[in-house]
Amino acid sequence: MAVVAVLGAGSWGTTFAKVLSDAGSEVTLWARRPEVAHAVRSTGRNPEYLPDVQLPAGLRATSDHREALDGADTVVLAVPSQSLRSNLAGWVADLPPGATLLSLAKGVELRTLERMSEVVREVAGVPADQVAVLSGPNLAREIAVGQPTATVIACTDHDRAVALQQACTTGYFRPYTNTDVVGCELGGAGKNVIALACGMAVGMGLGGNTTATIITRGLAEVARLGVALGARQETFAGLAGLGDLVATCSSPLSRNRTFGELLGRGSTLAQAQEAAHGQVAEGVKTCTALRELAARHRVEVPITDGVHRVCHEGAPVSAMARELLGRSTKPE
Ligand SMILES: NC(=O)C1=CN([C@@H]2O[C@H](COP(=O)(O)OP(=O)(O)OC[C@H]3O[C@@H](n4cnc5c(N)ncnc54)[C@H](O)[C@@H]3O)[C@@H](O)[C@H]2O)C=CC1
Ligand SMILES: O=C(CO)COP(=O)(O)O
Repeated sequence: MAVVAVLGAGSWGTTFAKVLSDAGSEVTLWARRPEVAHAVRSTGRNPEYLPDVQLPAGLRATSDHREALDGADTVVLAVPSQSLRSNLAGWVADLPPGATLLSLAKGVELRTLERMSEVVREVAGVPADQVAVLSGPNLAREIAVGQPTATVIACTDHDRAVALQQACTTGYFRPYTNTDVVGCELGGAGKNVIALACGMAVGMGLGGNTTATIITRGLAEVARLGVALGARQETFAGLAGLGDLVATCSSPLSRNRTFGELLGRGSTLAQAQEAAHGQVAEGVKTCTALRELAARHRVEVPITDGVHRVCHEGAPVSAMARELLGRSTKPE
């Protein structure tokens, strides 16, 4: 049986802790705020993120990261991308030696332009084969109520990926393994940016043809950048690429799509941020990191560029649409 510490009790950390527990793993969930850990312990619910979901009786919760990490063979990192480095730096002295470090975050770090597995390797000082990532069409709320989905666990060490797969397979959650860590991470980070663009289109009142175009051309640009960074093209046709892109761009549950929709209806960035109630829309920062990464590798990412300009340069959404449609025509 896997002994797992899940560090981060937001929507996804709490839901994934439930999945692991339902799969028979021994799980301790760490929450930053003591009152959240206390509520999970005393009521079996996370009032902040999933108030109506009953968590498994065996799931433990604490606000002391040492208690969560004690004896763990697997450490799940479930905090937002831009805070992963600082959070992990606070935990690193207490990480059990040899434990697999699994990142759930979907983003690229600003300034360093590092993927999450790179941040984890650097901060924890562990080899690449000790670090895994999980990415796929995984809207937390649907999984929390037991709706079926699949995902990808990517690790350069296939045996570690298989151990993780066994630790979280349930009747409603089906993980596949993959060794293409770069592709899975780029798929997860990139789809949040494309979901912002889809949301903007929906907010402007545009229909299915437009969103299908954004999804398809969005996939093309994310895959183009991923391949330039060493990813395999096929990964982008899988769950961590197309799968997650379709789920996120189509679902009103997506925070990124919802954020984009507010911008498309004319809200300012600050208004959209306020409406998100502190929940993270990763694409807002990742668009800038991906755009810089693309420039460094001389890869064209026009949708990502447009999202960055709307979010951070004050460009109106209508100007972004005009610019994308005004680009020179070309073969597909
Ligand atoms: N919610 C979802 O459906 C899914 C989310 N993800 C990814 O998982 C990661 C975590 O997402 P969620 O759990 O949904 O986020 P969330 O916004 O619901 O929760 C974030 C958690 O991190 C904690 N945290 C620790 N340090 C923080 C800091 N400095 N700033 C902000 N929060 C901090 C918060 O207290 C909270 O427990 C993100 O990268 C997201 O893209 C991936 C798949 C599904
Ligand atoms: O990653 C997700 C689904 O796979 C969740 O997307 P949002 O962060 O946009 O809610």
